[in-house]
Amino acid sequence: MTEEFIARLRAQGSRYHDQHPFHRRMDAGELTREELQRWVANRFYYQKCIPLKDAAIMANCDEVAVRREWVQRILDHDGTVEGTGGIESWLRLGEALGVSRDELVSERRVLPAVRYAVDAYVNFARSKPWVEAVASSLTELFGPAAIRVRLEALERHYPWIDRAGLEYFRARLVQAPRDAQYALDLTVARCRTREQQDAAVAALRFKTEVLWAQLDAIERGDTQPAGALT
Ligand SMILES: O=C(O)c1cc(C(=O)O)c2c(n1)C(=O)C(=O)c1cc(C(=O)O)[nH]c1-2
Repeated sequence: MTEEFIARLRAQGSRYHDQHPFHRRMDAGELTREELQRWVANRFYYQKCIPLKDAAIMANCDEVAVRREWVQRILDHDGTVEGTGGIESWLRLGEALGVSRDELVSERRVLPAVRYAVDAYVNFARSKPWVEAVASSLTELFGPAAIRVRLEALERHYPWIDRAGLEYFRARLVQAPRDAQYALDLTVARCRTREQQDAAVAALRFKTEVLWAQLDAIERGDTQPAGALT
């Protein structure tokens, strides 16, 4: 039963965003500078909302031992002092791609559908049982393989990118497997009934769609309401 449950969760990997046409083109070296800039500016909104999502999980979880582990995710993104953490690293990635940190922080380039998708993820964590929100983070099971391919592609096909700016992804290669393993063990331990397991699989499926919808919007391009960039 446990093996079958884990297999059902892992099967969601076929819906992961590395299969999206936009990421496929990124990995093949086919994106323009403008497309990469649009991606980095919009993904910033995802990055900045991840700690809100993790804080929502903690707010809903009354178990000390789980919170003690989960808080590490917030520290990884926010850092412990100015100039550290994943959000800061993403700002440096933006700079390496030619988008200033002011531009990222201003959210001026965040497309409506990207905001809508990311906010749906935060709201999911706020409103659902915390175990389901933990399960929804399990896209990170599929992350490291995708990031490894992406890192290599960014270095190989886009020589104009400053390599130092790619540090964010190198850090994720260490953090994501640790986070995913903890979340998987927790999900398996807490989802014993068929109903609970179905809810966990549905949560993970929902999350693959959050990521997919983000890329649909990014691929589509700058179709903001008139005046949004002013
Ligand atoms: O670049 C990516 O492909 C990718 C994917 C994901 C993911 O699978 O949700 C995350 C990240 N990056 C990431 O950097 C990150 O911090 C992160 C946190 C979470 C989460 O759901 O808690 N996913 C992801």
